[in-house]
Amino acid sequence: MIRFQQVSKAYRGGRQALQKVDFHLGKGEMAFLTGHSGAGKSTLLKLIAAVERPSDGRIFFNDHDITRIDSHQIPFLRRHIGMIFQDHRLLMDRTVFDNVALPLQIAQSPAGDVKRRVSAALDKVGLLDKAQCLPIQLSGGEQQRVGIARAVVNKPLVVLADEPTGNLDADLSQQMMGLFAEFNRVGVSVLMATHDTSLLSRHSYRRLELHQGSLREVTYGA
Ligand SMILES: Nc1ncnc2c1ncn2[C@@H]1O[C@H](COP(=O)(O)OP(=O)(O)OP(=O)(O)O)[C@@H](O)[C@H]1O
Repeated sequence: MIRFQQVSKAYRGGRQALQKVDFHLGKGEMAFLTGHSGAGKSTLLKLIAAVERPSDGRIFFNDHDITRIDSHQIPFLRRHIGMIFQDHRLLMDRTVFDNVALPLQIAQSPAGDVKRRVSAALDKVGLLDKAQCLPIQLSGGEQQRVGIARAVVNKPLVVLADEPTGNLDADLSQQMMGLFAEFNRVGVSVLMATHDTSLLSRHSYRRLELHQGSLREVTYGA
């Protein structure tokens, strides 16, 4: 589903964020992406969604080479990706409902479908009663859950999550992990960047670890 071949990324004027990264995440596979602050986790996720471009190497998504994807093709790529950002990226002047509906509206889904799917996604993250609130009226953890609902509302092939449990307490983190596991059970690939050691110790998913831009696979029990 996602394949990196010798992928490097250097930001303009910045230091090397990723160095010769190789990995393959199969269809329906779930993995944690770990590493110290600044190790390159967000950069790796952004390269998959074509938010950033690699400096070197090749990236494949669903067998398509997206290394130098044309900008007009990016919306088609993103239709298959649910991205959960560290900073939520919600539209603060739109209701929770409208924020979650956004990917469906971009895909021009019929209004009846939008209502049904947004309600189902909000129900899953426990926020159905906040549908008409503005994000500012929600806590940080609730905003994060709106971001999760928005990422999964149009049934993507892949969920890319950047610290999705960062603002959640232990119980809610477990609940959200249960939700990701549920998506994964129905065939969605999930790649989740996290620092949350309690999640890592409780769940034995594959673990990819970045250290100063280089990737290694951590074997269970290591
Ligand atoms: N837009 C940018 N311009 C220049 N340098 C950047 C940019 N984004 C990230 N970097 C640099 O690239 C490196 C990797 O950053 P990245 O955000 O991918 O790390 P991270 O592992 O996600 O960190 P954190 O856990 O703190 O979010 C860092 O040295 C960072 O300063």
